[in-house]
Amino acid sequence: MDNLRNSDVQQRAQVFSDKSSRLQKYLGETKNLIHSLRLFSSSRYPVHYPINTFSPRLNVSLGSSENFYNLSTPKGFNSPASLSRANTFFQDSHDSEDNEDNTSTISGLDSLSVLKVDARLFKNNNSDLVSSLEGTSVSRLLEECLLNSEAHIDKLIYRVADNSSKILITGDLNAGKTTLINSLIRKQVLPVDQQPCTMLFCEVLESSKNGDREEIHGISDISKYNTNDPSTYTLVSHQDLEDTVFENKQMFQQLKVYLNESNGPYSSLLHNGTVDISFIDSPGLNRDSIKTTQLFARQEEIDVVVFVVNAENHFTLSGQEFLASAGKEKAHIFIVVNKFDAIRKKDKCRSMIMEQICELSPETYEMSKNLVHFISAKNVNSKDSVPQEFDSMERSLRWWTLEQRFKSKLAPAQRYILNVLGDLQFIAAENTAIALKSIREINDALRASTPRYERLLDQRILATNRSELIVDDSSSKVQEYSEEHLNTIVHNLEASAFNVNYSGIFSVWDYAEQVLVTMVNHIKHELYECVNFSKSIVGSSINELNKLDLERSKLEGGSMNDNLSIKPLSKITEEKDTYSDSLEQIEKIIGDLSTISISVTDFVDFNWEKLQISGSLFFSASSLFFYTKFANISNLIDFVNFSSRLSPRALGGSFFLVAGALGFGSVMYLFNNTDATVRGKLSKRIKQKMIKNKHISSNVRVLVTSTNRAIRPFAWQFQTNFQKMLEAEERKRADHLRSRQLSQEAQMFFDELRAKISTLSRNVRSISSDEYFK
Ligand SMILES: Nc1nc2c(ncn2[C@@H]2O[C@H](COP(=O)(O)OP(=O)(O)OP(=O)(O)O)[C@@H](O)[C@H]2O)c(=O)[nH]1
Repeated sequence: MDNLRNSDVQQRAQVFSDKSSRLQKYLGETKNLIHSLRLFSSSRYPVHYPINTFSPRLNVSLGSSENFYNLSTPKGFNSPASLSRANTFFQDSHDSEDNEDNTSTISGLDSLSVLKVDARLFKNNNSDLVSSLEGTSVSRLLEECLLNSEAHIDKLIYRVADNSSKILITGDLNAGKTTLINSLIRKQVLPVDQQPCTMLFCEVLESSKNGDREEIHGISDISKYNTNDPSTYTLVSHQDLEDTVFENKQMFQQLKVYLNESNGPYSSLLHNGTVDISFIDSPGLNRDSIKTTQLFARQEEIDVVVFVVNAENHFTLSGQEFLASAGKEKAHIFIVVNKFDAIRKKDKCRSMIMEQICELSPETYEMSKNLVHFISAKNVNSKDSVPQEFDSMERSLRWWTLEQRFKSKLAPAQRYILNVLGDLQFIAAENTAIALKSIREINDALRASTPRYERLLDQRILATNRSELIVDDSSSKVQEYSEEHLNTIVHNLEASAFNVNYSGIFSVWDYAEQVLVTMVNHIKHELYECVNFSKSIVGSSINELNKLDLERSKLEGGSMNDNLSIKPLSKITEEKDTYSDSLEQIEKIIGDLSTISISVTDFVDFNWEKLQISGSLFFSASSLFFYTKFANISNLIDFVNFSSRLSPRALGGSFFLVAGALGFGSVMYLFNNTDATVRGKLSKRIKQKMIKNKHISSNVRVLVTSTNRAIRPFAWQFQTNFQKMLEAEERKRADHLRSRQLSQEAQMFFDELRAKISTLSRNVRSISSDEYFK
């Protein structure tokens, strides 16, 4: 390393630049993976967070190509636990990839190194708090973790992409720190004095960081400093620089000196084409300044600490104290032993100082060839050839800065990615296992429920048919009964009035009225009888449906709950006005029959035979009377004489008598059986009206409709109950299918994620496998 040439340093700078670009790319890819997982968790599948409480079976056989979940593992995929050791990425990569025999037990949360949700929540896995957290709530915590990780990666990308490096120059009072910086930039920029003078931290940077303006900014609050906001700094002129540095009356926290050296003859470390370096001059160490300087050195931005020792004084107490504490932070310190020109016994001085370094910072001592330089910082400028010791120190410092940039910028980023990827791999494997378990369980549940579902389907058809049959049967029974019954009644209507008392021809009108009322009432009664029959049929049909529903309820099993609105048929109340149409219809029929009025013809039976007999009697009577009164009686007498010996007078009287008897007989014969005639006539007229106005058929129709209406709600409720039961089963199956699809989607997602993580992990790990960074 003694022979570090400029070309070596340039080559390494190039390697660094390549690695930096690759790392930025991998950081981006890691962020994308995290983002996709977060999105998947929030929108599709709440990602399971591996905590023992939620995952009691988290014992994974490591290293083998299959774990105990019997998952097929993508080639090159590291089992979760091997990845959980990703934070040891500085180990030989074989250690984590090829260790087939390694077996261990993972304890969820402990296996994660970066993506840890608030550990206090899970400290006691059996705590009420953990058990009260829903799986989704834990997923939300994880999503928050992932979001934080994405934000952190953004910062890392910014940091890796940041091409600047800060070198803090510190050391004892008057050791030559300022002189060293001036020599490194080959310009007398900062004031030098024989007396201890530097009162504040002065950073020397390229003017490109300040819009190419060569300015000096006095900064009172460094946390608010912004080169684009003049209110955050005070411009200090070059003339006032010395006073400001020596006295700092304005109590600045820091000075920033922007320098344009691109036009100069020499390209210093400030402007080296690869890394933008800035130097920070600090006040000499003493009791007052040591704490401030220690804090300053600890800052993330400080990549390299250069400790300047005065060769004439060796290490002071303050210097020793600083070196001891800085050594703990940075391990290696770049040490410049200055003013070596003033030393006569150089070897003795060198060995004494080396002894002190060995004691104060063993790591630095081990690399002393590159990290410890004995030089003279005075009188180095671009015009003269640079002394060999100074040149060697300068090249070492350039190399060391690059090394430290890797350690301070790339390595933490790389370590972070590997840790995150390890965690992601662990989470992905856990979730794959859970998804597969879920798929298996759902398949089992579906398989187990299929026969019952199919049976229910069949039974639903049978049961629906059965219930429809009950409704149809009831209607048919009511229809048949009513039709037959009413027709019989109408045809035998006459008999219904047999009991009406007939008091003779002179009260025949009253009789007819009685008969009419009796018959109409009889019909009314029988119509109501049909309604009652319908009601009895409805009752028995509902009983049958009830029985069917009871049988159905036995099939409910455990699948039912109150939300299904299954209603036992016993809870259905019959509608009160179910028969209102029928009753209305009856009243209508009775009303219509009541319009029948009695007429004379109702008392006479005008049948042909009767009319013939009555007519011949009447004709005989009339003829006899007519001949007796107006025709030639002698002829008649002659005729009668031929057969009788009666005197004409007596004969004439007899003829009158006979004619009268015949006439009376014919009338009597005509009005003979009037009660029967009335009954017959009226029953006939009622029957005719019933037929003409289709009272029987319309009444039957309305009654059947009423019957149907009375039973139908029960049949429907029964069918609905069955349907609901089936739907509950179908919903359960649909839920299963949905969950299975989601689990399958999750399995595919996590499989893919694991494969991507494996590839990315290999790529990220390969960055540190280059010889240069070993
Ligand atoms: N002989 C010799 N003198 C040097 C060398 N470097 C610096 N000096 C002198 O040492 C004195 C102090 O130098 P500075 O650079 O101001 O030292 P400093 O460490 O910055 O001082 P403070 O910031 O005040 O602690 C000056 O007079 C320098 O000329 C060197 O290599 N050889």
